Amino acid sequence: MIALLIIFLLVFPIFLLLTRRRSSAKGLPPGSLGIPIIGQSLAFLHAIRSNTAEQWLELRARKYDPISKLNLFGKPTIFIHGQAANKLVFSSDSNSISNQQTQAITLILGDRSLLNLTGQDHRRVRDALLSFLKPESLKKYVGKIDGEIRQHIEFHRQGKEQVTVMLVALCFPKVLPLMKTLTFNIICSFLFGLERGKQRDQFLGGLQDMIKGAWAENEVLISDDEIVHNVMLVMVAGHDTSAILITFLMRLFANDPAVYAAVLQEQEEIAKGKQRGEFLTWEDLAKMFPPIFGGFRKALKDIEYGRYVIPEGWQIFWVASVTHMDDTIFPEPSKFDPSIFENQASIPPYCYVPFGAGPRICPGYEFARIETLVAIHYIITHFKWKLLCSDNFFSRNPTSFPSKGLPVQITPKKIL
Ligand code: HEM
Repeated sequence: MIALLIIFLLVFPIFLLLTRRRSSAKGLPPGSLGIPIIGQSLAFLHAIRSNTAEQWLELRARKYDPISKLNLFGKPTIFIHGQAANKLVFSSDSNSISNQQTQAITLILGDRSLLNLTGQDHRRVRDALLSFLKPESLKKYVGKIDGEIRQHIEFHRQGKEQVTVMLVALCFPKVLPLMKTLTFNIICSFLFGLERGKQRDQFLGGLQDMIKGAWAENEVLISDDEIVHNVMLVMVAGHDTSAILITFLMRLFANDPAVYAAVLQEQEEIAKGKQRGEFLTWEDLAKMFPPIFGGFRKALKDIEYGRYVIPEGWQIFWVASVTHMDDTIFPEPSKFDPSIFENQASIPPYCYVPFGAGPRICPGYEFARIETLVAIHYIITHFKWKLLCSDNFFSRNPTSFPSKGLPVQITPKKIL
C-alpha cells in the first residue's frame, strides 16, 4: 500500500505537468485522462471481459465525436474514428505516425516482426512476405487448401452425427476450435509444405529448421531474426482471425435463412460445374462474394487534426468497428447483408477497413479470403448444421468468439 502511495506521489506531479502543458496549448481533444497510470484502462478491460466493449466505445464516440483523449494502459491516448481518422492513421508517412506494439507482443514475436519495423525495413520485409502472399502466388494453392479443408472436416466429423441426443452437447463439434485447427493446418501446409501426420503434430519442436527451409528460396535479403519473427507473426496473425470469421459466418447463415439460401444457391451453381472430388480453382473463387477491433499507433510529432492537436508521443487508438457501425455510412449497419459489397464503388474510401489500409494493410488479406471462401463453399454444399446454443452472444479475449465456441449439429447432405 505504502509502495503504491509513493509511486502515486512520484508520478502524479509529472502527470499534472504533462497535462497542464498540453491543456494550456489550445487544441487538445476533449475527454479526461482519469487517474494517473490507470486512467480508463480498468473500465475498458472490464467492458471487454463483460462483452460490452463495442457499447463502451460507441458511448464515448457519441459523447465526444469524432476525437477524444483518455488514458489507456498507462499511456495518454487519442481515440479517433471515422473516415477522416482512418485516412490519417493509414496514410500518414512513417515520420509522423508509427506502429505501436505492447511490450508483451514484442517479447513474444521478437523485435524484427513487421509490427515493430518502420520505413525502409518495413517495406523490405513486407515485400518478402508478399512474394508468397500475393494473388499470383496463391493461385496455385487453391486446390491444396480445398483438399486440406475436406480432409480436416471429414476427420473431425466422422461418426459424430450418430451419437444420441443426450450426448449431443459433449460430442458434437464446436465450430471455433475446429476452425482454429483448420487455419493452423492450412498455414503449416502452405508456409512449410508440412502435410498431415506425425511430423506436423511435432511441428513446434522443429519450427526453426522448417522456417529456414520455407524461406530459403526467397530472393529478398532479410536476416535470420526477421525470418523467424515474421513467420511467427504470420502464424499468429493468420490463425485466430480467419477461424473466427468462418465461425461467425456459420452462425450468421444458421440464423438468417434468406442469406443462407442465396449463398447456398451461389455455391451449388459452382459445385454443379465440377466433377465429384474435383478441387476448387482460383477462377471458381472469383464467382463468390467476399473480425479485428482496431489497433494502436504512436504520434511521432504534434499532428493537427481538425481543431485539435494530437501531441507528440501520445498513443493513437483507431477503432474500425465504430466506423463500420456508423449508419450515416452504412444504413442498417447491424444487418448481415453481404450484397452491400457487390458494388464496391458505393463504399466511400477509408470507411470499410477490416484489414486496415495503406502501407500496413493486412498482407494476409487474399490468403484469408481464399481459406474462408473455400471452407464456406465446402461446408455449405456438403452439410446442414443446426446451432446447439441458441443465444447470439459473443465475448472478446481480446478477439471475439461466440458462446461456448459455437457447438453445432452437423448432418451430411446427400450429394447426387
Ligand atoms: C479474417 C482474417 C484477417 C483479418 C480481419 C486481418 C486484419 C488485419 C488488420 C486490421 C491488420 C492491421 C493493419 C494495420 O495496422 O494498419 C493486419 C495486419 C497483419 N496481418 Fe492480418 N488479418 C487477417 C488474416 C491474416 C492472415 C491469414 C495473415 C497471414 C497469412 C495475416 C497477416 C498479417 C500481418 C503479417 C500483418 C502486419 C502487417 C504490417 O504491419 O505491415 N492476416 N491484419
